[in-house]
Amino acid sequence: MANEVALAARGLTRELPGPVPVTLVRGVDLTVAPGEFVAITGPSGSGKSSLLYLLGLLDRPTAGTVWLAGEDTSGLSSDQLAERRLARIGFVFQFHFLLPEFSCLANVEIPIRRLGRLDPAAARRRAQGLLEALELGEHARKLPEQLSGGQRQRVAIARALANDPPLILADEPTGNLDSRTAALVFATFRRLAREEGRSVLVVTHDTGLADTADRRIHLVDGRVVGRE
Ligand SMILES: Nc1ncnc2c1ncn2[C@@H]1O[C@H](COP(=O)(O)OP(=O)(O)OP(=O)(O)O)[C@@H](O)[C@H]1O
Repeated sequence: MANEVALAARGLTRELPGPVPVTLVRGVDLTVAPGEFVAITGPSGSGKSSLLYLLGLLDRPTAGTVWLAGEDTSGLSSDQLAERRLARIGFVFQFHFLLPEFSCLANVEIPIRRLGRLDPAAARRRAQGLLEALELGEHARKLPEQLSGGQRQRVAIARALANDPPLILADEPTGNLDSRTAALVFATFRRLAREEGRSVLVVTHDTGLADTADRRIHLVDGRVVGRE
């Protein structure tokens, strides 16, 4: 698969075994180019989060394949998947999952240090620069609890960008935010796609926000039933 495809899935399926097997995701085909901003919509329980977890290599499909930057991920070990996630994918969740006892700066710096490509001083400079780009420079030394919900979510976005990932996956990132702040967070994602060429996939219930994406994928019962 060519490298200009950032992310692709074919026949992606996730079944949960058990006395009554449950199919979370059914035969999803998907191709996302660099710089594309895609919204994933669908009713509650339609499999949006499950699909995002498969695409983010946080869960393995029971059938089908995910290619990340042209690489078939099906044969990778758990350690290899973890390495791909750390280096190539930025995650943003509804709850920010910032480490409460660390400053915002440290929260962004930690994944940079984990990847180990930059020395400590350069890692700190990069973390500070990411916070400044999201207009959070003056809050770098604060604890997450000292920030508003929208600011915390922007710190989480800065953290997702720590290792300069070509792919950003966000699961209901605006679920806890008021509509104005939610629109700002979506504007940030749009900028990351348009200006920085990253591929951004965002799960959202908010159809108004979803309409601001380049494309929309609609799921019902784990299947793609609509694309725009
Ligand atoms: N580990 C699990 N065991 C049993 N059922 C599960 C499990 N994980 C998810 N499900 C069920 O699978 C379906 C899909 O869940 P998923 O969270 O992917 O949907 P969603 O579209 O993201 O929902 P929401 O919008 O409410 O977050 C739901 O019916 C959910 O209850």
